[in-house]
Amino acid sequence: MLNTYGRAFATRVFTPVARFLLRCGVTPDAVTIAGTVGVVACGLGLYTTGHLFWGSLGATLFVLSDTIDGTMARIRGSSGRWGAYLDSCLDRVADAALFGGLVVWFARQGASDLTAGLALACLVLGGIVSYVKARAEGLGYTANVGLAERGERIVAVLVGAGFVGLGVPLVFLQVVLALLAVASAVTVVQRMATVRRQALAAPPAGA
Ligand SMILES: CCCCCCCC/C=C\CCCCCCCC(=O)OC[C@H](COP(=O)(O)O[C@@H]1[C@H](O)[C@H](OP(=O)(O)O)[C@@H](O)[C@H](O)[C@H]1O)OC(=O)CCCCCCC/C=C\CCCCCCCC
Ligand SMILES: Nc1ccn([C@@H]2O[C@H](COP(=O)(O)O)[C@@H](O)[C@H]2O)c(=O)n1
Ligand SMILES: [Mg+2]
Ligand SMILES: [Mg+2]
Repeated sequence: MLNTYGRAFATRVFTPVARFLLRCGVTPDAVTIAGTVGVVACGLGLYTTGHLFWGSLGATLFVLSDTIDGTMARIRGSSGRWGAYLDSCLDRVADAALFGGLVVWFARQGASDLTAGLALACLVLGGIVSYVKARAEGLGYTANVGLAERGERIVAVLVGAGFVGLGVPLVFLQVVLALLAVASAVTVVQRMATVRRQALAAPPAGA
């Protein structure tokens, strides 16, 4: 849903920023890499030490760069397979740092095995959500569907952790993570069902 509606909005909002960065000589790849480094620093530096509000705030700013790099590439006409590959691979690194950061914090000083377990479930299921799409695309199918695509997963973890960092009871984050884990599992099934329909209708030549 965010991928459909949020992306158009984000493109409108961030096009001036993208144009400015291009005028300064910054490349889309540099933005992709810098954004990922920023998100990883927030996940591994702030979430793991229990600074959930600042981690969410910082990661929000850096994760938005993920909509800027593609906009920059499209403006300068350099969108390509390398950029798509770099963007998708580094998305997985950023996702792992955010959910992994929560796992580490709650398994240790945050002292909540339930929250750590839920964050771990979201980490693992989110990875499977991405894999089932990547594998489908590798076989020539599409799987751009699902309740919990990346945008939804990122907003859920940033809002859930951010509000708990502000003093909202921990149960809020637990409910958010539990719902996200279920939505991620549903997304895996939705994507696999989509691919199955395509495979049965028209198997790619040579498959
Ligand atoms: C303190 C609060 C500050 C809040 C500031 C908010 C400012 C908001 C301004 C604008 C809003 C912009 C909305 C952004 C909408 C995002 C659009 C979107 O979903 O884009 C999709 C994009 C993923 O696309 P990619 O093509 O780059 O990547 C693909 C993806 O990796 C696929 O993954 P899969 O689904 O399979 O798992 C891969 O399969 C595919 O290969 C790959 O190409 O997602 C993003 O770019 C992520 C951006 C997330 C946007 C976060 C917006 C944050 C807004 C609010 C958060 C509020 C946090 C509050 C914290 C503090 C609370 C006290
Ligand atoms: N360094 C980059 C990053 C992205 N791209 C292109 O943008 C597409 C992704 O768009 P987003 O709005 O989701 O960032 C990606 O598929 C590439 O075509 C790029 O060229 N270089
Ligand atoms: Mg991007
Ligand atoms: Mg991305």
